[in-house]
Amino acid sequence: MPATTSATPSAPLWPAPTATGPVTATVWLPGSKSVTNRALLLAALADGPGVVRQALRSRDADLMVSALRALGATLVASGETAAGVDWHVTPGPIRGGVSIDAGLAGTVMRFVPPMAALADGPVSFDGDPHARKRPMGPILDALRSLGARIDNDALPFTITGPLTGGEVTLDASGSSQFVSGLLLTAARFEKGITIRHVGPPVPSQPHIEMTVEMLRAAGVTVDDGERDVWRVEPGPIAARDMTVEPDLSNAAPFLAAALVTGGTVTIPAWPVRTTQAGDALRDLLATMGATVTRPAADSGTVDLTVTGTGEIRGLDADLHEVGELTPTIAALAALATTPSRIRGVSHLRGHETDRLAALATEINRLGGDCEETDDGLVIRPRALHGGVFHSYDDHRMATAGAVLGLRVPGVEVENIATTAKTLPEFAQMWTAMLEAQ
Ligand SMILES: O=C(O)C1=C[C@@H](OP(=O)(O)O)[C@@H](O)[C@H](O)C1
Ligand SMILES: C=C(OP(=O)(O)O)C(=O)O
Repeated sequence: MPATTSATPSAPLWPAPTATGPVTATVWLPGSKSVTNRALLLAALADGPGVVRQALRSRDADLMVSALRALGATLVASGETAAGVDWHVTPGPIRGGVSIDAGLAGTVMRFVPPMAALADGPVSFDGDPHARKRPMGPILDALRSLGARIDNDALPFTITGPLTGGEVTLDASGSSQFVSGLLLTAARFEKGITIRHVGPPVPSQPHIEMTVEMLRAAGVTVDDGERDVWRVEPGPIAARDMTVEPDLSNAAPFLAAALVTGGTVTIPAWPVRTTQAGDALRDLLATMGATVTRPAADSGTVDLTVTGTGEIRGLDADLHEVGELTPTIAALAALATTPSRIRGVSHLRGHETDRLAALATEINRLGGDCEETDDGLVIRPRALHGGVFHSYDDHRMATAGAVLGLRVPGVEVENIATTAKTLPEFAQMWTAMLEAQ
């Protein structure tokens, strides 16, 4: 399927800086989008006031904050720094008769509706034009089968509860967020929930593990012992004081810069144990020719350092579990000396844009050789030239363009500001990384 042109064709072009030598930089990353938005939602559903520390400040996180406030929670910010913000969250009775803007945030459009089904009146959802195309059917059908009334199969829709919970069967092969969304609120359903997935494998299992781990940390009983079945017992969600990990998926373009330039990039505060998909970068970047080091530790956080040689090896990788890393890995593959095959990511067609179509179109526009397959991409070495790299309002497309621009002079990334979805400071951080050369 050809990529549609960007929704913001008149967006400004950002001349992607070309590296003049190997980068040597330490890059502190703000909090994880996935952890922040789960933590905020759980805090708003909890049995008392809680704190979410070093939360990400970004468009997706701000949309979650607005949604939770609309539904009746009180969120007060303190201690805002570049590292994030501390949110003091006081739950309230869940209020209906409100409208929620999901923007383009999967975590808002899939995580908030189950909570909204507990409201005392109807709750309407809408989002960006492309958000209306993102898959929602399985989670909306699941909520219907649990008792909610919903007037559409995608955004925009209005959901009217109440629902009492129970058993539900759904096909979550299109997005792990269908499962996570139901799990996050489930303890507040009178009967809890039993979810059975039937269909091709669910992608992004680490994100489901993140949901389960955060629920258990809040005292919720979750049984995930049987493959593709999750049972959440009804009960309170404990209020917590917790700290958000740095966003390891947003580490991807910065670590990629070490490979592209033959330099060294260190990310401090890398959690030794984590459910974040970005942790897979350690193996993926090593496969592509980097040396990846971190001090030995059993727990806590360490400095993760990636050093490249300037030569990038292609890879054959199934990214089904870590699909959100695909744009960066594809950009690296387009600069590699050997061919690459990326498999297992057909669900990326339902992300911020159809990422497989968008990556193939934009890499080829710069002279590359990238072919879409049913479930991924084949990328062969070919010299690239400058040109406009469209971002399709997709933060990870924009950062993939920046990675290519490190080596290819004359790359202009359209709408770099779209990185505000998860990393508003991206352009400044990128420049600072290069200035540290
Ligand atoms: O639950 C989450 O926080 C996420 C789950 C994944 O979604 P999919 O399973 O739809 O890929 C991931 O790609 C997305 O960036 C964040
Ligand atoms: C797929 C992504 O986001 P979302 O949470 O909107 O699904 C992503 O960040 O790569």
